[in-house]
Amino acid sequence: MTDNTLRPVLLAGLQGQQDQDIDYELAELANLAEANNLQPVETFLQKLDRPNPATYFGKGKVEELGQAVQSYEVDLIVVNDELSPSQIRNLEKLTDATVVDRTGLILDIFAQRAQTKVAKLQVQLARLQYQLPRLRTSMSVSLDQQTGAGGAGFTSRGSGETKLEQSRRRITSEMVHIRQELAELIKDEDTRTAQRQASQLPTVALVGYTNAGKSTVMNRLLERFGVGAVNDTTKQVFEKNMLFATLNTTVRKLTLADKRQLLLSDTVGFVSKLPHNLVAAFQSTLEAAGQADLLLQVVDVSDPNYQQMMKTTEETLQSIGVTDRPMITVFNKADQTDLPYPTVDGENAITISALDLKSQDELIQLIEQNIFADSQPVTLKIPFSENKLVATLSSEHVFLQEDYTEEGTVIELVLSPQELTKYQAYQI
Ligand SMILES: Nc1nc2c(ncn2[C@@H]2O[C@H](COP(=O)(O)OP(=O)(O)OP(=O)(O)O)[C@@H](O)[C@H]2O)c(=O)[nH]1
Ligand SMILES: [Mg+2]
Repeated sequence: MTDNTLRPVLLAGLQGQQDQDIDYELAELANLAEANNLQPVETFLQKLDRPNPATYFGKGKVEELGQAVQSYEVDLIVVNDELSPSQIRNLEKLTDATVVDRTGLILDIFAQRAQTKVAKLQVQLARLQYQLPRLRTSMSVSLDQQTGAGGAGFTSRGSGETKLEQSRRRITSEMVHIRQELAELIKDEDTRTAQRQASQLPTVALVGYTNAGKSTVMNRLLERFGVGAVNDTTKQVFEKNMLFATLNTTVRKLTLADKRQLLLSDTVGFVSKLPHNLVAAFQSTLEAAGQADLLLQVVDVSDPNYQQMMKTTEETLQSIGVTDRPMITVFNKADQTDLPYPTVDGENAITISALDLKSQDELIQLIEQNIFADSQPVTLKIPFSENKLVATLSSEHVFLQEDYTEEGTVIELVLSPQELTKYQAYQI
């Protein structure tokens, strides 16, 4: 690529543990860099069992990086790991370039993408948490600049530490404020979740690696089945060919051909080694998946690394405590491969192109089969005095039979176990 709006960078990483898939990690890192308008010009790898505590890389590799900074005329090195504050500081000194670690890179992308108030606050919280232990780094750099390297006497170090304390206090109190604000905003969301639960509709959550096509699946299903859902719930979500296009959770109602309804939620995508701070800050956003009756794991099957991406998704779900949800794997973007589609592979997997109508039909059928698997036909007798209930039921269900007797209306319809508990009193 010759786009000169992109800033050239070096990528660097360690090849350590045996089970590490370094090609996948580096492909990911390059994508993360590009999402930050950076253009990797060269990649440096070092085989090392354990990172050097002071400089992360070994001495020889650090020198090589320093030379590459000169010869490629770059001023930025991106490292494929989360580094300690002192490792960053030392590497910067020795290579004469700015060093950004993987976590910093991901945080920057999230910061660029955040649109909603909640997302902005969550990202800011994660960034402050990341900055807090790193304050000393920037502080000591500026101290060195003020006083000359190594020349910091007791007095100036003292005043520096006071400033450091001030910065710490400022950041800590900002974090407290953000947490409070988030708690308020999320309380509102919880109320809405509670309302949804009260409506007892089954919920399906889209999860998966970033850019797999989750939002596209959501939008295409909304176009077909969102009609008839309550007014503004038909609004589409943001889909785009970029990493982390979606940072918030959106829930929409779908109405199927037989009037049955379900809630579909779209949420933030995953990447490997998603920073802990970010996961913690986005916990409430990610919880949508934990509460769902069914997960749809969307996979970009046209990506050569799709299997690693599935592993990443499963690990991320585990790290947020989502382990026991029923899941359908949706192999998406089959139109970019030689795979036939749509093809249903048993109860729990389907190969589709989100852009293809037939795929959408097969997918929704598979969802229905899963989510309404426990539903069964029941017969209810509703007294005439409660005729309103008949109207309500008829707006949400197709009646298999409908009869008027002296004691009331007798209807046969398909109910889920939850619905059945609600209407048990009328069952005959
Ligand atoms: N060819 C093809 N492109 C697709 C398909 N599904 C999605 N895309 C494209 O893939 C890109 C990413 O789609 P999104 O729906 O935004 O992906 P996402 O999983 O929501 O991504 P994040 O929100 O970043 O996690 C977009 O450019 C889509 O148009 C598909 O089935 N075939
Ligand atoms: Mg999305």
